Amino acid sequence: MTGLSVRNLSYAYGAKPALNDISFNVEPGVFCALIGPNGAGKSTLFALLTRLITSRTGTIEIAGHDLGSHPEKALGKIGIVFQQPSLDLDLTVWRNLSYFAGLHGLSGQAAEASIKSALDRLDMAERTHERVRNLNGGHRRRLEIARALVHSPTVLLLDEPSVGLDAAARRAITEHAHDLCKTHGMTVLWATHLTDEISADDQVVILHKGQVLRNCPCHELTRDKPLQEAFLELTDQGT
Ligand SMILES: Nc1ncnc2c1ncn2[C@@H]1O[C@H](COP(=O)(O)OP(=O)(O)OP(=O)(O)O)[C@@H](O)[C@H]1O
Repeated sequence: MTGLSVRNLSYAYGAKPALNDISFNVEPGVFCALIGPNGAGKSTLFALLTRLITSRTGTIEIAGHDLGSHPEKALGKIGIVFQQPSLDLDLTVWRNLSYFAGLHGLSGQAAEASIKSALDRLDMAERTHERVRNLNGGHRRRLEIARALVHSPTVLLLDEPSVGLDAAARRAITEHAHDLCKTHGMTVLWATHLTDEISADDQVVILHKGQVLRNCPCHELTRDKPLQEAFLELTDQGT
């Protein structure tokens, strides 16, 4: 499969289980929201997907490459936006991106074309020569998404990318991420606590106590109630 595939994945911190035999796929062109209460295992899953930690149990395939046996190929197909901002505030937008392009072995015209395309996709071309310190929070986040696209990945992982943003900025980055799926066939895994970022046609994976409770299109969860309500009920957090 060319998107993202997780099969029978488990992980424990010593004796403490964090993920227990989870499986799900995300197809190309699909926006998949990963939601779960605190401690559900989202960060552990992201750490496994980016190989910050490894597990002997289960498999992860990224764009058809097995992460365990072909980590370089698999990781080369991933773009990631971490929860913690990691831009160099004293450099311009362009310099932040060209530095990152260099880390991926891109230089000269190839790097230039790739950076321009990434900035265009996020509507950031006008900011190219601004110092990052002068950008607002929403634009900084958009720049981080653009940076994650510079090496032309096919799978984009975002760990609560909207934390700390105001409503307008949240909406902008959510729309951009959906657009990357629709227009560019990107596979997106978007971890969030905020159910209003999820559209009716999006795939939703609900993680709870290290297990996948639901994996279905959002509209199947929201037939008779808002997603937030369905989520709280499923995870025993409803009143
Ligand atoms: N370094 C660690 N050592 C021991 N236990 C850990 C460690 N990191 C996470 N855990 C435990 O593993 C489980 C899953 O945690 P994880 O951080 O992956 O959940 P999460 O869904 O990301 O939560 P949050 O939304 O609060 O970030 C929790 O029970 C947590 O206490």
